[in-house]
Amino acid sequence: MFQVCVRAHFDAAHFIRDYDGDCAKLHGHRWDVEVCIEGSQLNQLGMLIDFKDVKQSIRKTLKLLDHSLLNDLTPFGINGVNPTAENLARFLFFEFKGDLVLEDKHLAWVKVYESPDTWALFKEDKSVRGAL
Ligand SMILES: Nc1nc2c(c(=O)[nH]1)N=C([C@H](O)[C@H](O)COP(=O)(O)OP(=O)(O)OP(=O)(O)O)CN2
Ligand SMILES: [Zn+2]
Repeated sequence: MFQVCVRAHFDAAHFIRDYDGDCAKLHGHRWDVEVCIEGSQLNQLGMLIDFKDVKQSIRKTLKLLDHSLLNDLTPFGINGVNPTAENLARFLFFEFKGDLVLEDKHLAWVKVYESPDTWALFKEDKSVRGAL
């Protein structure tokens, strides 16, 4: 089994609603995002998937978030979920999943770093993925 991963980033502001502390105040991060595709079949070039194709696909989505206030965007709006690293990782996972044509491989996980030392990872429950 291979995993092919790409890292990209965007800059955006956020605040955590109802948080007891400074994170409830408006502040910004450089959000690093890692995306991993998993599969076992390499193509004739010896690639699971071209890094270029993954980069192209994820940059499109990250561009929409770049220099935004995440709290203004769906699904992080006033009645939505808080823009935490966890919720961003889940949101990006399903955005990328809808955009990447993967055939005999699948999106394994998405990791979102709020800082070099703090990150959250989202991956789909295997039993759910198998049922789709
Ligand atoms: N599980 C999570 N915990 C926290 C999140 C999150 O998304 N998921 N987010 C925050 C805040 O956004 C905050 O910006 C980060 O907090 P913190 O790591 O405390 O940032 P500091 O730069 O202040 O870190 P120090 O090491 O204390 O300087 C909080 N928690
Ligand atoms: Zn923050």
